[in-house]
Amino acid sequence: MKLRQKFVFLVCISFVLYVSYKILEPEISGQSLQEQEQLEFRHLALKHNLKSQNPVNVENSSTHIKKEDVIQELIQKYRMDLSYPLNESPWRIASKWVTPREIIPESAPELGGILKALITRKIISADIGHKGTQLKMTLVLEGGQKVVFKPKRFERAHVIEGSPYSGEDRHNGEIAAFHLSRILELRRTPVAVGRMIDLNEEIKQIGRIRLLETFFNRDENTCFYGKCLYCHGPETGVCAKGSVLEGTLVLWLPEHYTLKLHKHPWARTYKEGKAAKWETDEDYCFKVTQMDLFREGPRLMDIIDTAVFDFLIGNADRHHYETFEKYNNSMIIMLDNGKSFGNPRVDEISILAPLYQCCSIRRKTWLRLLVLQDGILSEVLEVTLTQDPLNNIDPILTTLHLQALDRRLKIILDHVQQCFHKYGPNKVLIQNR
Ligand SMILES: Nc1ncnc2c1ncn2[C@@H]1O[C@H](COP(=O)(O)OP(=O)(O)OP(=O)(O)O)[C@@H](O)[C@H]1O
Ligand SMILES: [Mn+2]
Repeated sequence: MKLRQKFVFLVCISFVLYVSYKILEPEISGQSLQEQEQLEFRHLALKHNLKSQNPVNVENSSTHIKKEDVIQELIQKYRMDLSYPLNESPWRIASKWVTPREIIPESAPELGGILKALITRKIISADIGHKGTQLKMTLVLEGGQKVVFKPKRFERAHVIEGSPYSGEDRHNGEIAAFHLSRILELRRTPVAVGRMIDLNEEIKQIGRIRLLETFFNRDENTCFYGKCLYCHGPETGVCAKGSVLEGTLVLWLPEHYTLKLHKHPWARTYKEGKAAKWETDEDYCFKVTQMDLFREGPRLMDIIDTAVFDFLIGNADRHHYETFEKYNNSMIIMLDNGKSFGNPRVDEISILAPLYQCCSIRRKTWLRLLVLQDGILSEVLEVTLTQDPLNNIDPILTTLHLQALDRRLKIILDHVQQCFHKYGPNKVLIQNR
């Protein structure tokens, strides 16, 4: 070929390649998106078609996705296979999962196998609970794994009245909170699963004396009152049915991640008639953002994520929070969710104060909430919870609590929307903190 012909030939080939690339471009760039982002894109498209609360700048809205398909996709994603085979110790796997920013990874098929180990492994030692105000036990399971056992204190339909932080811990709340944190893609909550424990068969032989000293019987049932700030003897104890006690096991975090306790800037005073600074100061969030800990880095956005999470579950008791001591960028560990799902009829709006006072939220969190609106959240969570062993005895959450989640989700989105009106989405949605 002559040089000129070669040149024309090359130009033609380049043109064809360019045109093909342009045609295929959406697919190609779509493929390079993370699986998570793809899902988000598709769900945004779904929302757009449903014409409900419209996210800003929706792209790809030509895709038609049915709400039912999204639900099925999410149910599939969060499904746990309890017979999933593990090729090393369940405790090793779970320990290796933990990073300064998450407790379990997005894709964790081994979770089913780990839950299975939690509910079947022999209890090799039992002691009073570690710190805190609530009755619990610290157990060690075969293979050396420490877990917290939070006993059942209420029937599922029991409604806690009174102050937003009233009542003893709800063991089922810990389970629901763990799965909710996965569905929100926050994953900062330790693994939790329901287990029935035979106090006579599984605890009495191996328990520490200081725990067993608190055991007693009431009407043929085995009971114990443990040691904690609010543990005052048999009147504050809990009783098994016969000797079998229902409760939640919470997997202990790896010991090499030492915890650091911080006072929560939006803590309550816990004194009736005495308001905290954040309750009266219009400019409170601005003042928080001037503090070293919150000026930069992820901490303030973590506080807001946690507020979203706590508002959904109805936990008004996060007076302190814990982080991993050795890491500046540590997540806020969403630990201790026992004070949740107390009253399905009350939406305790003050829990959301960090969000509406700062008028900001992580873009990623907000996108997730959009995906889950219009009843998707409750449906996905309800099905996910059926895989917990306790759900066979009694659904982990009553319908009223599931409905409350959808209602509260909408309230959160309404608040974000109000912030958009005030400051514009670009100021409100935070991308890189
Ligand atoms: N899964 C866990 N991994 C590591 N440490 C934990 C775990 N669960 C609890 N702890 C530690 O034990 C402390 C007490 O646990 P928790 O907060 O659940 O008890 P509580 O009685 O509800 O406490 P409070 O009355 O302060 O709310 C926590 O602050 C934390 O330091
Ligand atoms: Mn607590």
